[in-house]
This record gives sequence, C-alpha cells and structure tokens, in this order.
Amino acid sequence: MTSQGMVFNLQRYSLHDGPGIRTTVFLKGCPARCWWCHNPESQLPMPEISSFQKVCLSCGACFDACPERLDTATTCTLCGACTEACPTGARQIVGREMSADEVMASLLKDRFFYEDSGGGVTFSGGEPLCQPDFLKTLLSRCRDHEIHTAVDTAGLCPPETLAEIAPLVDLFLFDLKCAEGKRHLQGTGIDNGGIVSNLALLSRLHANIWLRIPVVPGFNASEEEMCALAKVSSETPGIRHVWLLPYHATWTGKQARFGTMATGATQPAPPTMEVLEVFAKIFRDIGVPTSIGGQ
Ligand SMILES: C[S@@+](CC[C@H](N)C(=O)[O-])C[C@H]1O[C@@H](n2cnc3c(N)ncnc32)[C@H](O)[C@@H]1O
Ligand code: SF4
Ligand code: SF4
Ligand code: SF4
Repeated sequence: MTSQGMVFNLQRYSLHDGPGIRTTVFLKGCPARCWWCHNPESQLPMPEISSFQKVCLSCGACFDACPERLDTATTCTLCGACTEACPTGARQIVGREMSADEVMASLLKDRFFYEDSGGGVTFSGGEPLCQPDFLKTLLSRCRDHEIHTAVDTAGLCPPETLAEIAPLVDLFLFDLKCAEGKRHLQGTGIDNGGIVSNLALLSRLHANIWLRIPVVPGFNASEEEMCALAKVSSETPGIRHVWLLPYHATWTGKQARFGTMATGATQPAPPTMEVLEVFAKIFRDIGVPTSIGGQ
C-alpha cells in the first residue's frame, strides 16, 4: 500500500464532516469541475501556486524574488521563493506530498476529542477515492487505532476501488448532486452514470451511507430535481440520512485566488431556508430522514 500522498489541508476540530469532533484530511485531485466547488484548490492532482488577491498589497516582492519573473503558466518550478518573500501570505503553495506517518501523527493528536465527542477522521478533497492506495493505508491505520472514519466522496472512481475501500470505512458521506444526466454533465463536467451505479453498488456493500446534496440555484434547486433525488434516496437501501447542503459562495474568492474562471459562472444567491424546508419535505414525505446543513 502506498505510504505517500498529495494532501492540501488537514483541518482539526471540524464539525460539519460527520458526527462529533473530527479532523478532515483533504486529499488533492478531482476529475470533476463543479463550478460552485468551494475547494477549487483541490482539483489539480499536483501542488500549485495560489495568489489571494484580497490580501495582496501589490508590493511586487514576489516578482522580484522569482527567478522566472512569475511566468507561472510556463516555467514555475514551485521553488517557493515568491511565497517566502510575500509579506501577507497572499501567495502560497497549495498541496504537498505527505507520508502516512506524518498524517497519522497529526490525526492522533486529537484522538481524545474524537473519543469524547463520538467523532473521528473524515477523508475529503478533492476526490479522496482518486488516491485509493494512500486512502486505504490511512483507513487501515485509523482502524488499528480504533478511530471512527468517514469518506466524503462524489463516487468518482472505478467500482473495484469502491468495493475495496468500503470494508475499511465506518461512514460514507456520498454526494449525489443531480439525478438528471445532462444537467449533471453541464454543472460538473462529469456524466453521472458511473456515480449512480457506484451508489447502487455501495448500497449493497455498506449499511451506513449519508447522502449529501449541495442545493445549488441554477443547477439543481428545483422541486422536479429534488423529487428525482428523493426517489433515488428512498430506493437505495444503505442510505440512513439525507443532508441538503445550502450552496454558499466562498468559491468566488478562491477562484480569484487560483486565477481560474468557472465555466459560465455568475454568482447566484444561496437558497432561502423557506425553499430548503420545501425541498426537505419532499424527502420526508416519502419516508427519507432529511436534514438541512452539514453535520
Ligand atoms: C468539496 S467536496 C469534496 C468531496 C467530494 N469531491 C464531493 O464533491 O462530495 C465536499 C462537500 O462540499 C460540498 N460543496 C462543494 N462546494 C459547495 C458550495 N459552494 N456550497 C455548498 N456545498 C458545497 C460538496 O457537495 C461536498 O458535499
Ligand atoms: S514558486 Fe518559484 S518559480 Fe514559481 S512563481 Fe514562485 S518564485 Fe517563481
Ligand atoms: S509579495 Fe504578496 S503581497 Fe506582494 S505583490 Fe506578491 S502576492 Fe501581493
Ligand atoms: S466533485 Fe467535489 S471536489 Fe470535485 S469539483 Fe465537485 S465539489 Fe469540488
């Protein structure tokens, strides 16, 4: 099993990625390009330079320090000279190769919080199933330490990978973003056929799945779409709970940060609580336990 992987963040005291107090390990790399993704820095599988314009003083120190004169598109070697020269932290390298030992040392620091709160460790991203060997190593090591694990995934992997990982995981947070194939492709850049069949496969292998649905205006925030997703939820045996995650617009600041533009993205207003309650009722009316927000 691989003992090295590409990590872009380790977030301690996380309260929204499963039960209790958790540490969330964000693995870098995702084949999808959801335009609303609040972690755009997770998408490329390799380290990258970020430049957060909101805290940039335009002082030019990064330009002066860079042997390539900031020609990042073609010649950046990720040497880090610009990030060291930056006085505000506006310029950073995101993503670094970490060993399983390093990650575990960090996770074990909080094991008493996990035990006291009924929490544990969540692997997210990016798409954590894109680094299956590293993920397997970390899941096995957590199990050795009796740490509860969750995997936050959009099901973007071959079915064999999912089948191998499933027995090592205590809880799946599985995203199904849209039941309608064409709309899914337009919003995420990925066909949902493999995701739907992976969810069906997982429901035969695992009895503890929470389905998470980001409610994104202009993409899936309609009664028609929620009815279709509610039907899938009620017909999929392992789904214990559905969470409707209200869209939020933190991605807009980050898009500036990474210099990438989302496809055709305007910034919609987040859904109101009234609308979310109407959507939640659609699920509850057919017997699917449903909450609003992440846990
Ligand atoms: C960044 S994703 C990483 C895991 C996996 N790739 C996925 O999409 O499920 C983690 C969670 O954040 C949610 N999410 C992403 N962008 C969001 C946004 N702008 N508003 C609300 N939830 C968002 C996703 O739907 C998913 O449940
Ligand atoms: S990491 Fe190095 S090469 Fe890349 S932009 Fe910064 S200083 Fe230039
Ligand atoms: S060094 Fe930092 S603050 Fe100065 S121009 Fe570069 S990114 Fe902006
Ligand atoms: S699948 Fe998840 S990580 Fe990948 S782009 Fe979509 S929200 Fe972001």
